[in-house]
Amino acid sequence: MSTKSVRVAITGAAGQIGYAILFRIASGQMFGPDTAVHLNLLELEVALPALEGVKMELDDCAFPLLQSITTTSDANVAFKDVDWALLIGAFPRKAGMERKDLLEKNAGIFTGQGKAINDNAKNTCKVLVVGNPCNTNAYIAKSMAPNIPARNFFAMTMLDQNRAVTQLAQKANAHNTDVSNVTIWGNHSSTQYPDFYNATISGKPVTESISDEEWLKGDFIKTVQQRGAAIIKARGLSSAASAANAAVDTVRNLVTPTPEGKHFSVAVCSDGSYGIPEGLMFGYPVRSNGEEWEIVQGISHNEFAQEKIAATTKELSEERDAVQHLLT
Ligand SMILES: NC(=O)c1ccc[n+]([C@@H]2O[C@H](COP(=O)([O-])OP(=O)(O)OC[C@H]3O[C@@H](n4cnc5c(N)ncnc54)[C@H](O)[C@@H]3O)[C@@H](O)[C@H]2O)c1
Repeated sequence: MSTKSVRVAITGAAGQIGYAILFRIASGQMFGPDTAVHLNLLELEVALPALEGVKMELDDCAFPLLQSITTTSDANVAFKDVDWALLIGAFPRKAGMERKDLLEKNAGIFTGQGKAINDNAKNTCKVLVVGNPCNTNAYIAKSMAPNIPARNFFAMTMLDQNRAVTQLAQKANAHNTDVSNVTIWGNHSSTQYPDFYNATISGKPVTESISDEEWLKGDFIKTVQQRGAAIIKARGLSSAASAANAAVDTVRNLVTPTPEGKHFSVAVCSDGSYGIPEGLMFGYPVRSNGEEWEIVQGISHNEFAQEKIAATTKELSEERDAVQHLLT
Protein backbone atom coordinates (compact mmCIF):
# COMPACT_ATOMS: atom_id res chain seq x y z
CA MET A 1 0.00 0.00 0.00
CA SER A 2 1.57 3.33 -1.06
CA THR A 3 1.75 6.21 1.41
CA LYS A 4 2.93 9.00 -0.92
CA SER A 5 0.84 10.51 -3.67
CA VAL A 6 1.39 12.97 -6.48
CA ARG A 7 -1.14 15.02 -8.46
CA VAL A 8 -0.04 15.52 -12.05
CA ALA A 9 -1.57 17.73 -14.73
CA ILE A 10 -1.01 16.65 -18.33
CA THR A 11 -1.98 18.98 -21.16
CA GLY A 12 -2.73 17.69 -24.64
CA ALA A 13 -3.66 14.45 -22.94
CA ALA A 14 -5.62 13.06 -25.92
CA GLY A 15 -2.73 13.68 -28.32
CA GLN A 16 -0.09 11.22 -29.51
CA ILE A 17 2.36 11.78 -26.66
CA GLY A 18 -0.50 11.93 -24.18
CA TYR A 19 -1.66 8.50 -25.28
CA ALA A 20 1.82 7.08 -24.82
CA ILE A 21 2.66 8.75 -21.51
CA LEU A 22 -0.49 8.41 -19.41
CA PHE A 23 -0.24 4.65 -19.06
CA ARG A 24 3.39 4.86 -18.03
CA ILE A 25 2.64 7.47 -15.37
CA ALA A 26 -0.35 5.52 -14.07
CA SER A 27 1.71 2.33 -13.88
CA GLY A 28 4.30 4.03 -11.64
CA GLN A 29 7.16 4.37 -14.10
CA MET A 30 7.46 8.14 -13.63
CA PHE A 31 7.15 8.58 -9.85
CA GLY A 32 8.09 5.09 -8.74
CA PRO A 33 6.24 2.01 -7.48
CA ASP A 34 5.45 3.52 -4.04
CA THR A 35 3.75 6.72 -5.17
CA ALA A 36 0.03 6.85 -5.85
CA VAL A 37 -1.03 9.05 -8.77
CA HIS A 38 -3.89 11.48 -9.41
CA LEU A 39 -4.20 12.52 -13.07
CA ASN A 40 -5.62 15.91 -14.10
CA LEU A 41 -6.01 15.81 -17.88
CA LEU A 42 -6.41 19.02 -19.88
CA GLU A 43 -7.58 19.11 -23.50
CA LEU A 44 -9.21 21.47 -25.94
CA GLU A 45 -12.99 21.18 -25.72
CA VAL A 46 -13.12 19.59 -29.18
CA ALA A 47 -10.85 16.75 -28.00
CA LEU A 48 -12.78 15.95 -24.79
CA PRO A 49 -14.73 13.05 -26.39
CA ALA A 50 -11.45 11.42 -27.47
CA LEU A 51 -10.04 12.08 -23.99
CA GLU A 52 -13.04 10.29 -22.52
CA GLY A 53 -11.98 7.22 -24.53
CA VAL A 54 -8.46 7.45 -23.13
CA LYS A 55 -9.91 7.70 -19.62
CA MET A 56 -11.96 4.55 -20.28
CA GLU A 57 -8.78 2.74 -21.31
CA LEU A 58 -6.97 3.94 -18.18
CA ASP A 59 -9.89 2.60 -16.12
CA ASP A 60 -9.63 -0.69 -17.98
CA CYS A 61 -6.02 -1.14 -16.89
CA ALA A 62 -7.07 -1.23 -13.21
CA PHE A 63 -3.70 0.29 -12.26
CA PRO A 64 -3.09 -0.23 -8.52
CA LEU A 65 -1.42 3.20 -8.12
CA LEU A 66 -4.02 5.27 -10.00
CA GLN A 67 -6.27 7.11 -7.54
CA SER A 68 -8.31 9.51 -9.69
CA ILE A 69 -8.70 10.91 -13.20
CA THR A 70 -10.06 14.41 -13.84
CA THR A 71 -10.73 15.44 -17.45
CA THR A 72 -11.36 19.07 -18.31
CA SER A 73 -10.91 21.86 -20.84
CA ASP A 74 -10.53 24.42 -18.02
CA ALA A 75 -6.90 25.13 -17.13
CA ASN A 76 -7.89 26.39 -13.68
CA VAL A 77 -9.40 22.99 -12.91
CA ALA A 78 -6.54 21.05 -14.49
CA PHE A 79 -3.79 22.80 -12.50
CA LYS A 80 -5.65 22.87 -9.16
CA ASP A 81 -3.28 21.74 -6.38
CA VAL A 82 -0.93 19.91 -8.74
CA ASP A 83 2.58 18.82 -7.74
CA TRP A 84 3.69 18.44 -11.36
CA ALA A 85 2.47 19.91 -14.65
CA LEU A 86 3.53 18.26 -17.89
CA LEU A 87 2.80 20.78 -20.64
CA ILE A 88 2.58 18.65 -23.79
CA GLY A 89 -0.27 20.21 -25.79
CA ALA A 90 0.88 22.94 -28.17
CA PHE A 91 -0.03 24.54 -31.46
CA PRO A 92 1.58 22.46 -34.24
CA ARG A 93 3.70 23.98 -36.96
CA LYS A 94 1.69 24.08 -40.19
CA ALA A 95 2.94 24.28 -43.77
CA GLY A 96 4.07 27.79 -44.64
CA MET A 97 4.22 28.95 -41.02
CA GLU A 98 7.23 31.06 -40.06
CA ARG A 99 8.98 30.28 -36.78
CA LYS A 100 7.81 33.69 -35.50
CA ASP A 101 4.15 32.75 -36.15
CA LEU A 102 4.66 29.47 -34.31
CA LEU A 103 6.20 31.31 -31.35
CA GLU A 104 3.30 33.76 -31.19
CA LYS A 105 0.59 31.08 -31.52
CA ASN A 106 2.16 29.13 -28.68
CA ALA A 107 2.76 32.21 -26.59
CA GLY A 108 -1.03 32.55 -26.38
CA ILE A 109 -1.31 29.03 -24.94
CA PHE A 110 1.64 29.25 -22.56
CA THR A 111 0.88 32.68 -21.12
CA GLY A 112 -2.60 31.38 -20.22
CA GLN A 113 -1.30 28.12 -18.78
CA GLY A 114 1.49 29.91 -16.89
CA LYS A 115 -1.09 32.16 -15.23
CA ALA A 116 -3.37 29.22 -14.45
CA ILE A 117 -0.45 27.33 -12.87
CA ASN A 118 0.45 30.43 -10.87
CA ASP A 119 -3.10 30.82 -9.56
CA ASN A 120 -3.97 27.17 -8.92
CA ALA A 121 -0.99 24.86 -8.53
CA LYS A 122 0.89 24.22 -5.29
CA ASN A 123 3.68 26.78 -5.04
CA THR A 124 6.12 23.86 -4.97
CA CYS A 125 4.78 22.65 -8.33
CA LYS A 126 7.31 21.56 -10.94
CA VAL A 127 6.62 22.13 -14.61
CA LEU A 128 8.09 20.19 -17.54
CA VAL A 129 7.39 21.67 -20.97
CA VAL A 130 7.40 19.25 -23.92
CA GLY A 131 5.22 21.16 -26.40
CA ASN A 132 7.35 22.97 -28.97
CA PRO A 133 9.14 25.32 -29.16
CA CYS A 134 9.61 23.90 -25.66
CA ASN A 135 12.43 26.09 -24.30
CA THR A 136 10.66 29.32 -25.14
CA ASN A 137 7.23 27.98 -24.15
CA ALA A 138 8.79 27.18 -20.76
CA TYR A 139 10.31 30.68 -20.65
CA ILE A 140 6.83 32.14 -21.23
CA ALA A 141 5.10 29.94 -18.64
CA LYS A 142 7.83 30.74 -16.07
CA SER A 143 7.48 34.47 -16.74
CA MET A 144 3.74 34.31 -16.09
CA ALA A 145 4.04 32.37 -12.82
CA PRO A 146 5.85 34.54 -10.24
CA ASN A 147 4.43 32.46 -7.35
CA ILE A 148 6.38 29.41 -8.53
CA PRO A 149 10.20 29.46 -8.26
CA ALA A 150 11.85 29.86 -11.67
CA ARG A 151 13.99 26.81 -10.88
CA ASN A 152 10.84 24.65 -10.90
CA PHE A 153 10.47 25.09 -14.67
CA PHE A 154 12.07 22.65 -17.11
CA ALA A 155 12.03 22.07 -20.87
CA MET A 156 12.74 18.69 -22.41
CA THR A 157 16.06 17.89 -24.08
CA MET A 158 16.13 14.25 -22.92
CA LEU A 159 14.85 12.88 -26.23
CA ASP A 160 17.86 14.46 -27.93
CA GLN A 161 20.15 12.99 -25.26
CA ASN A 162 18.67 9.50 -25.73
CA ARG A 163 19.00 9.81 -29.49
CA ALA A 164 22.64 10.84 -29.13
CA VAL A 165 23.42 7.99 -26.71
CA THR A 166 22.17 5.38 -29.15
CA GLN A 167 23.99 6.92 -32.13
CA LEU A 168 27.26 6.86 -30.17
CA ALA A 169 26.71 3.33 -28.86
CA GLN A 170 25.94 1.96 -32.32
CA LYS A 171 28.96 3.64 -33.88
CA ALA A 172 31.26 2.26 -31.15
CA ASN A 173 29.69 -1.24 -31.17
CA ALA A 174 28.84 -0.66 -27.53
CA HIS A 175 25.58 -0.78 -25.59
CA ASN A 176 23.48 2.25 -24.63
CA THR A 177 24.32 1.66 -20.99
CA ASP A 178 28.04 2.04 -21.73
CA VAL A 179 27.49 5.67 -22.81
CA SER A 180 27.42 8.37 -20.10
CA ASN A 181 27.25 12.11 -19.64
CA VAL A 182 26.05 13.18 -23.08
CA THR A 183 24.79 16.74 -22.69
CA ILE A 184 22.45 18.56 -25.03
CA TRP A 185 23.42 22.21 -24.71
CA GLY A 186 20.91 24.92 -25.58
CA ASN A 187 17.70 24.73 -27.54
CA HIS A 188 15.62 21.67 -28.39
CA SER A 189 15.90 22.57 -32.07
CA SER A 190 18.29 22.04 -34.93
CA THR A 191 20.79 24.42 -33.26
CA GLN A 192 21.23 22.17 -30.20
CA TYR A 193 24.77 21.05 -29.43
CA PRO A 194 25.02 17.33 -28.52
CA ASP A 195 28.33 17.37 -26.61
CA PHE A 196 30.32 14.23 -27.39
CA TYR A 197 33.66 15.68 -26.24
CA ASN A 198 32.68 15.45 -22.58
CA ALA A 199 30.74 12.18 -22.87
CA THR A 200 32.20 8.76 -22.14
CA ILE A 201 31.90 5.19 -23.44
CA SER A 202 32.77 2.57 -20.82
CA GLY A 203 34.32 5.34 -18.71
CA LYS A 204 36.68 6.62 -21.41
CA PRO A 205 36.33 9.70 -23.63
CA VAL A 206 34.11 9.05 -26.66
CA THR A 207 36.96 10.06 -28.95
CA GLU A 208 38.97 7.02 -27.72
CA SER A 209 36.25 4.58 -28.88
CA ILE A 210 35.26 6.55 -31.97
CA SER A 211 38.40 7.84 -33.66
CA ASP A 212 36.48 9.32 -36.60
CA GLU A 213 36.23 12.86 -35.22
CA GLU A 214 34.88 14.17 -38.54
CA TRP A 215 31.88 11.83 -38.13
CA LEU A 216 31.35 13.08 -34.56
CA LYS A 217 31.54 16.73 -35.59
CA GLY A 218 29.47 16.20 -38.73
CA ASP A 219 27.06 13.31 -39.29
CA PHE A 220 26.60 12.50 -35.61
CA ILE A 221 25.50 16.00 -34.66
CA LYS A 222 23.39 16.36 -37.80
CA THR A 223 21.63 13.02 -37.22
CA VAL A 224 20.68 14.01 -33.67
CA GLN A 225 19.62 17.51 -34.69
CA GLN A 226 17.51 16.23 -37.61
CA ARG A 227 16.14 13.05 -36.02
CA GLY A 228 12.69 14.54 -35.42
CA ALA A 229 12.31 15.38 -39.11
CA ALA A 230 13.58 11.91 -40.13
CA ILE A 231 10.90 10.29 -37.96
CA ILE A 232 8.16 12.43 -39.45
CA LYS A 233 9.38 11.45 -42.92
CA ALA A 234 9.40 7.73 -42.08
CA ARG A 235 6.25 7.52 -39.95
CA GLY A 236 4.15 10.34 -41.32
CA LEU A 237 3.75 11.46 -37.71
CA SER A 238 6.12 13.06 -35.21
CA SER A 239 7.91 11.04 -32.56
CA ALA A 240 5.50 10.22 -29.77
CA ALA A 241 6.43 7.05 -27.85
CA SER A 242 10.09 8.12 -27.68
CA ALA A 243 9.05 11.63 -26.60
CA ALA A 244 6.82 10.18 -23.88
CA ASN A 245 9.69 7.92 -22.81
CA ALA A 246 12.01 10.93 -22.59
CA ALA A 247 9.51 12.82 -20.42
CA VAL A 248 9.34 9.81 -18.08
CA ASP A 249 13.16 9.75 -18.01
CA THR A 250 13.37 13.51 -17.31
CA VAL A 251 11.04 13.46 -14.32
CA ARG A 252 12.58 10.21 -13.03
CA ASN A 253 16.05 11.82 -13.23
CA LEU A 254 14.85 14.91 -11.38
CA VAL A 255 13.13 13.01 -8.54
CA THR A 256 15.91 10.43 -8.07
CA PRO A 257 19.44 11.12 -6.78
CA THR A 258 21.86 11.16 -9.74
CA PRO A 259 24.59 8.50 -9.43
CA GLU A 260 28.05 9.81 -8.48
CA GLY A 261 29.94 11.23 -11.46
CA LYS A 262 26.90 11.22 -13.75
CA HIS A 263 24.64 13.94 -15.09
CA PHE A 264 21.70 14.29 -17.47
CA SER A 265 20.28 16.84 -19.91
CA VAL A 266 17.39 19.17 -19.21
CA ALA A 267 16.75 22.81 -20.02
CA VAL A 268 16.57 24.96 -16.88
CA CYS A 269 16.45 28.67 -16.10
CA SER A 270 20.00 29.93 -16.68
CA ASP A 271 21.75 31.46 -13.67
CA GLY A 272 24.49 32.76 -15.97
CA SER A 273 26.49 29.50 -15.90
CA TYR A 274 28.79 29.08 -18.90
CA GLY A 275 28.13 32.71 -19.88
CA ILE A 276 24.50 32.08 -20.92
CA PRO A 277 22.18 35.07 -20.35
CA GLU A 278 20.30 34.73 -17.06
CA GLY A 279 16.68 33.64 -17.38
CA LEU A 280 16.97 31.80 -20.71
CA MET A 281 15.66 28.24 -20.57
CA PHE A 282 18.88 26.58 -21.63
CA GLY A 283 19.83 22.90 -21.98
CA TYR A 284 22.56 22.12 -19.44
CA PRO A 285 24.16 19.14 -17.72
CA VAL A 286 22.25 18.74 -14.46
CA ARG A 287 22.50 16.61 -11.31
CA SER A 288 19.75 16.03 -8.75
CA ASN A 289 19.75 14.90 -5.12
CA GLY A 290 16.14 13.79 -5.57
CA GLU A 291 14.72 17.12 -4.37
CA GLU A 292 17.00 19.89 -5.61
CA TRP A 293 19.06 20.06 -8.78
CA GLU A 294 22.22 21.86 -9.80
CA ILE A 295 23.97 22.71 -13.05
CA VAL A 296 27.24 20.76 -13.35
CA GLN A 297 30.09 23.28 -13.36
CA GLY A 298 33.62 23.14 -14.72
CA ILE A 299 33.01 21.45 -18.07
CA SER A 300 35.45 22.78 -20.62
CA HIS A 301 34.64 23.54 -24.23
CA ASN A 302 37.01 23.81 -27.17
CA GLU A 303 36.55 26.35 -29.95
CA PHE A 304 34.25 24.02 -31.95
CA ALA A 305 31.94 23.57 -28.95
CA GLN A 306 32.02 27.27 -28.09
CA GLU A 307 30.82 28.15 -31.60
CA LYS A 308 27.96 25.64 -31.40
CA ILE A 309 26.92 26.93 -27.97
CA ALA A 310 27.05 30.52 -29.22
CA ALA A 311 24.74 29.63 -32.14
CA THR A 312 22.10 27.96 -29.97
CA THR A 313 22.33 30.81 -27.40
CA LYS A 314 21.73 33.33 -30.18
CA GLU A 315 18.66 31.42 -31.37
CA LEU A 316 17.20 31.19 -27.86
CA SER A 317 17.87 34.89 -27.20
CA GLU A 318 16.06 35.77 -30.43
CA GLU A 319 13.10 33.56 -29.47
CA ARG A 320 12.97 35.27 -26.07
CA ASP A 321 13.04 38.71 -27.69
CA ALA A 322 10.29 37.73 -30.15
CA VAL A 323 7.83 36.87 -27.34
CA GLN A 324 8.89 39.43 -24.74
CA HIS A 325 6.17 41.94 -25.72
CA LEU A 326 3.48 39.32 -25.03
CA LEU A 327 4.54 38.76 -21.40
CA THR A 328 2.45 41.32 -19.60
N1 LIG B 1 10.63 18.41 -26.56
C1 LIG B 1 10.63 17.33 -27.32
O1 LIG B 1 11.62 16.60 -27.37
C2 LIG B 1 9.43 16.94 -28.16
C3 LIG B 1 9.42 15.71 -28.84
C4 LIG B 1 8.31 15.37 -29.59
C5 LIG B 1 7.22 16.22 -29.68
N2 LIG B 1 7.26 17.42 -29.02
C6 LIG B 1 6.14 18.36 -29.08
O2 LIG B 1 5.09 17.91 -28.23
C7 LIG B 1 3.87 18.49 -28.64
C8 LIG B 1 2.77 17.44 -28.65
O3 LIG B 1 3.05 16.44 -29.60
P1 LIG B 1 1.95 15.34 -30.00
O4 LIG B 1 2.59 14.47 -31.01
O5 LIG B 1 1.35 14.73 -28.78
O6 LIG B 1 0.87 16.29 -30.72
P2 LIG B 1 -0.66 15.96 -31.00
O7 LIG B 1 -1.10 16.97 -32.01
O8 LIG B 1 -0.88 14.51 -31.27
O9 LIG B 1 -1.36 16.28 -29.61
C9 LIG B 1 -1.41 17.56 -29.07
C10 LIG B 1 -2.68 17.64 -28.25
O10 LIG B 1 -2.66 18.88 -27.57
C11 LIG B 1 -3.97 19.38 -27.55
N3 LIG B 1 -3.90 20.81 -27.33
C12 LIG B 1 -3.57 21.80 -28.19
N4 LIG B 1 -3.66 23.00 -27.60
C13 LIG B 1 -4.01 22.76 -26.32
C14 LIG B 1 -4.27 23.60 -25.21
N5 LIG B 1 -4.19 24.93 -25.33
N6 LIG B 1 -4.63 23.03 -24.05
C15 LIG B 1 -4.74 21.70 -23.95
N7 LIG B 1 -4.53 20.84 -24.96
C16 LIG B 1 -4.17 21.38 -26.13
C17 LIG B 1 -4.55 18.99 -28.90
O11 LIG B 1 -5.97 18.94 -28.86
C18 LIG B 1 -3.95 17.60 -29.10
O12 LIG B 1 -4.79 16.56 -28.61
C19 LIG B 1 4.16 19.13 -30.00
O13 LIG B 1 4.38 20.52 -29.80
C20 LIG B 1 5.45 18.49 -30.42
O14 LIG B 1 6.20 19.32 -31.31
C21 LIG B 1 8.33 17.79 -28.26
